[in-house]
Amino acid sequence: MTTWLPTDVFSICAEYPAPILSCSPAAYMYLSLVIRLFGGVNYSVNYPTRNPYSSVQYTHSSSINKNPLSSSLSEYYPGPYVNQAYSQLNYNSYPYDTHFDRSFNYNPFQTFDSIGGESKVEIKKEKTKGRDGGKSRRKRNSKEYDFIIVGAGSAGCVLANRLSEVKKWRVLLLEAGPEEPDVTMVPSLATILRQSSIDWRYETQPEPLTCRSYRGGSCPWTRGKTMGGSSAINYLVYMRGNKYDYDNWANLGNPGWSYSELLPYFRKSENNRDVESYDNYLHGVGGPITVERFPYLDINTAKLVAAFQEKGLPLIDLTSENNLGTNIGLSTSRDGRRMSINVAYIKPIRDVRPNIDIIVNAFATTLIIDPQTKMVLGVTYIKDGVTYNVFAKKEVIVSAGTINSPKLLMLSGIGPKEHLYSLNIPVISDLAVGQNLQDHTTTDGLIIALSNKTSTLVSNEKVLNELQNYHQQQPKKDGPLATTNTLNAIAFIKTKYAAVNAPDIQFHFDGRNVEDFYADPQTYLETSIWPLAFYNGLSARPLLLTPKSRGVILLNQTDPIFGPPLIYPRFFTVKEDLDALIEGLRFAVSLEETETFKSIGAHFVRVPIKNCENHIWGSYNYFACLLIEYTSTIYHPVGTCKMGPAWDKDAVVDSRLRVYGVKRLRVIDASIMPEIVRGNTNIPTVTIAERASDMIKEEYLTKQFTV
Ligand SMILES: Cc1cc2nc3c(=O)[nH]c(=O)nc-3n(C[C@H](O)[C@H](O)[C@H](O)COP(=O)(O)OP(=O)(O)OC[C@H]3O[C@@H](n4cnc5c(N)ncnc54)[C@H](O)[C@@H]3O)c2cc1C
Repeated sequence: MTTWLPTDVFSICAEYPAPILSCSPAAYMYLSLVIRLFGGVNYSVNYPTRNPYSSVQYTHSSSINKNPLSSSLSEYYPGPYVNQAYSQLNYNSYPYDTHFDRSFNYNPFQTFDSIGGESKVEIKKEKTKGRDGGKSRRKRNSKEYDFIIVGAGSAGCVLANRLSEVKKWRVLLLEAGPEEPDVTMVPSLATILRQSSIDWRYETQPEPLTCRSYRGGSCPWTRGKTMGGSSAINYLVYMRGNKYDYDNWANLGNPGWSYSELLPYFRKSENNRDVESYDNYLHGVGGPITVERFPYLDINTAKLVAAFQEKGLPLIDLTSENNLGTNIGLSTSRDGRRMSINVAYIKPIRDVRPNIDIIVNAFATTLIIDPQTKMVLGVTYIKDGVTYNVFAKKEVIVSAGTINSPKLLMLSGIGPKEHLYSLNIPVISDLAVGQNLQDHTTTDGLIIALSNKTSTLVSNEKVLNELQNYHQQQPKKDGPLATTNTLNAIAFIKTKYAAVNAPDIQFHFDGRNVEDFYADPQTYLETSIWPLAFYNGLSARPLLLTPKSRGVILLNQTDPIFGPPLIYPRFFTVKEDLDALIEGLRFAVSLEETETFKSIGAHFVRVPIKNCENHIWGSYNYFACLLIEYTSTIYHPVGTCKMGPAWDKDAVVDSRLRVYGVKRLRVIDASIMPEIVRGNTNIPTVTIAERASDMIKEEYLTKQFTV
């Protein structure tokens, strides 16, 4: 049975016709096959232990091989473009009291008042229509749980497993999305999961300094909506961050979160099957998450790492304490199949432990809080159009991720009071919920073209054959679809902007079809559905690891419950972020000087991209333009329910992840990070949940459980 559907590329192509492969009949055949082979839910973990449609050619502009110093110097320093963009920035442009439609009359306490009785909450009918044809019904779930966890993502899956280890505890895991479909299993198909039926499909709000060349000035903000959450749709990179990150968390006033205190938890979750497994100080063997190097390595992945080595970067274990260097990354996969946190932590215990219930397609709308005692009693959720209240004897744990955790808290009266007043939500606890948003920013606009020597582009027929091959291989998968390819050629460098002896830039490279990209960058990026395996170019993506800019999440003013929250990333509002990333872009371009790049004929496409044509390719202003016009992230948002001591006015949770000002409520997920880590965020989130599970056990079981 098909449960999963990709993004509707045909509507996009109908509206914005483009001479690219995604808008061709071949795309229809490809999508049909992916749905037929991988659209169901069958994946089990029980092992025995040249585009004909493109007419656009890219050419080298006259600026090729231009010595930067010989061109107009002003092009290499902030000029009119940057100044003009910054002049549009109004630092007061997100005022709570002017931004919202005060006429909306939602009161979450009606939920509390109406427990067991008739609902007074008017829920948007069109969104709650279920098998009952839209009649909203309310039920009190007879079961009472010790712990209710909202969200089965990276953190929620770990918590559900670890807490249900205690046989006497009854645990409920609520997940808004469906079961994890088979398509998530195929590493090379990570591209096709974005904007699909298991993505929340959020978008950023238009801003002066971000995403200006995307339609509507909005960037997609991908978040997983399925068992496994974002770990089911991510790019499988296994990374931990730098020792400094965690020592910094502890120094900010969060006892228990230093690197040495977290290292046992990094080891605990890991089942390392690669050479790193010999290092039993850093790595673990026998944990739930299988970690390996993909069984297939393509030539460009190896060449990229070689080029970084030529630039002087040491070959290192990228998960080591000080991660300055390069290597082919480790991945959260097993035998060429994705190991989401659902696969790692939930599938093995599902239907085995009697004390855990898992409800999918269950959308939590509010926390049930006694306004007098400020005690959290349970959760209200909607499934198939029916509203349920469930109750927790010990705690409710919100693990809905960096966007939806603050949303649920704010809907429940926990958040900045001005914002809540503006929506007529009574305030339970006035906290900086939704603030402190951080992410690893980059651009989609810097393109490397590969020569025929290493291009991996194949015919459409071959792509379909590879899908069939992968599907048939049992149980081990091999071949180009069993890897994310060049995404695993990873490097960490330190620019002059790095404040400490740790990296501030990380590199990733995504496969691209160069002609299609240049034919219509917007439509190409919106319809990115092809396997990562087949490409004739690369997008070179330096990521800013230490952003100073901070964004904010607000509730949707017209439909706070079902409407998407308002995401203001506010990237580059601190200009040093732009400058550090430009250093990263310059470093990327310098790879072209290496013998490795020369030997394979790889070179940067020095054609100014649409909307940046007025700048000299490679100049400061050109790079600034790329970052501001073609902003992108690799979807690592954190920080919106910040962990911090009581004196920190921005803190939402304390160092045991308990929400300030309310009882029996924790937030445990990526949103609690006070500052983003220097690396991909999945494993840090797992580690937060592992650590927090033990804290909870310590509190209720008097230190009976330790690692
Ligand atoms: C496209 C993409 C690529 C990425 N690549 C990598 C990578 O290669 N390596 C890496 O380390 N990190 C990567 N990340 C980031 C990493 O996956 C996340 O940081 C991590 O999964 C966050 O975990 P979380 O538990 O905080 O949230 P999530 O995993 O997002 O989980 C939140 C869960 O809560 C559910 N939920 C939300 N609201 C409700 C509600 N109201 N009721 C019920 N359920 C709800 C959601 O459906 C979801 O399942 C990537 C992320 C994305 C999106």
